[in-house]
Amino acid sequence: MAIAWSETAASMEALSLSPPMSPPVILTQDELKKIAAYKAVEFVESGMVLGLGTGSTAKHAVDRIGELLRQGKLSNIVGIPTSKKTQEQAVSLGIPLSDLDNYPTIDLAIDGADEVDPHLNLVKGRGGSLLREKMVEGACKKFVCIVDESKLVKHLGGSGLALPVEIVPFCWKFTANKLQKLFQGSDCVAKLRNDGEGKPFVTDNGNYIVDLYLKKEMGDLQVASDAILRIAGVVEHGMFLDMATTVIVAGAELGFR
Ligand SMILES: O=C[C@H](O)[C@H](O)[C@H](O)COP(=O)(O)O
Repeated sequence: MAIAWSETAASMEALSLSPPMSPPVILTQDELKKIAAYKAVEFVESGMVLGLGTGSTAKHAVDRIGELLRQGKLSNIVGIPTSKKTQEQAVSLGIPLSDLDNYPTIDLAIDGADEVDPHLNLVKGRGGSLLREKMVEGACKKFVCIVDESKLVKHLGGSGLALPVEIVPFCWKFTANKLQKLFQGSDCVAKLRNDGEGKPFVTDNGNYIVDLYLKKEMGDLQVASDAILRIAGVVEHGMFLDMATTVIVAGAELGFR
């Protein structure tokens, strides 16, 4: 039983949790997320301005930063949250917060992802926070992405799950149809995300999310990104191309070497 993590797709390191002959330890997906998160927090130094990610993996990193602050092992940290939820979590942990207006350059951001391809391109936003995440992580000197191994895909969209696009609510069907048509070559189905109670899901920015389900590869990702952003009504999409500087992957096998 071992845990592996990678700093880049090309250079990967592994950490053995137990000697080869010891009995196997079964870790849950959440424990793997926590291991990746704690590893990422090792990059944090006192005095840093930190982008605080959103989601079940990033939550562990924010908890850990709060813990290290409480213990006096970190000091003089300023957090820039990527969602209202993370803002609430950070406030409850006593992490001092600010925003991009006051700190246009961020030292380090730590955040999860929904998909990671072999070139460290990401899909994010299945929790609905993609716009603020892209703004904050786009302003970072270093963006450490933390995932468990279930997030690794051969190509973006490869999980068969959603590629989220944040759109304005005005005439959302018009925008959703345009998005579906744009990717008709990938057999795309565009669905408005709902809140689980029959109403549209509303982002922290008051917008809607259209989830794109793609059956085939998108082709050139930068071309696809530009085409999405050219549709009037689109605010931002969940492809994070060339943004992660490090991806930490926690997995149950020593299969990365
Ligand atoms: O909008 C949500 C964010 O992009 C999350 O970072 C992403 O969905 C991964 O979340 P989780 O760590 O819960 O899988």
